[in-house]
Amino acid sequence: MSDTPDILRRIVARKREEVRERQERVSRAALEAGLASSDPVRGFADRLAERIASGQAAVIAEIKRASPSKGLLRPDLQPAEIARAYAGAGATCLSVLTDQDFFQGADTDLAEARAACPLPVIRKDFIVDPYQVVEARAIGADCVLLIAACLDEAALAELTTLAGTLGLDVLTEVHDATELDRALSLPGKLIGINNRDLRTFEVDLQTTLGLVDRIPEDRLLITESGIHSAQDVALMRGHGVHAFLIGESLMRAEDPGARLAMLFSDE
Ligand SMILES: O=P(O)(O)OC[C@@H](O)[C@@H](O)c1c[nH]c2ccccc12
Repeated sequence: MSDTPDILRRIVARKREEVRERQERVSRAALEAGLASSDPVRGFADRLAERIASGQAAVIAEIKRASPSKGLLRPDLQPAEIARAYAGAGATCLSVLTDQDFFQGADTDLAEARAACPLPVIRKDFIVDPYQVVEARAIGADCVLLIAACLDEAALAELTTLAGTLGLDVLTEVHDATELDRALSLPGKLIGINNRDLRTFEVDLQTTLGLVDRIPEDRLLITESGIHSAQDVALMRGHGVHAFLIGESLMRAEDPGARLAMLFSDE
């Protein structure tokens, strides 16, 4: 898109190439044919909503080896081991980065993490093509991330509908009021406000606090990125934000499960 500069634009351009390469290896029809035998989806949005209804904070704990902004976070990452640690520490859902070129993730990371625990899993990637939504279901995802900054209105609507047809939940990620309005015109229940600007990688928790009042009652808001302390959690909870997507501060910790428990020890 014309107003998508810098890093996000590079990632999306590469992603379109990657999708072409993947489609040459495995067609969409072949992926679809395999779906009949896949594991039933785990209700990603439902689990978050249940957790919050019980008065507790809900955490989507992220598995990522590296990021373009922070470099290597955890080069020797074992997805199954981390998934078990997160589940044991009370995470409600998992997020697994599957992008290879910028985050050193893999589809197998998602499959291994999901097989190791009972938690629902979101495929964290840059989805720009319907092929990737079908592929998400094929590798075992329960939810997909759709980033408003890299999708126009028609594409966002098309991918949301396709995900629904496949039984997948959608987390629509926004960073400003314009993107939020676009997200709210679609039926997806989960709205993520990314505190990180994907164009510059700057992080500011005020991004969530500035938009929280615009979220209708029937949507579930998730604050994403830059949550590093129990104070950050308390700040969000104080403003009525009860769901958190957390990656870096867990991935950098020697014991990610213990770190997760510590962030929410005031609960
Ligand atoms: O590592 P952090 O700052 O806790 O952030 C996690 C998550 O929000 C971040 O990884 C993320 C949010 N949206 C994305 C889109 C693509 C890649 C990564 C992301």
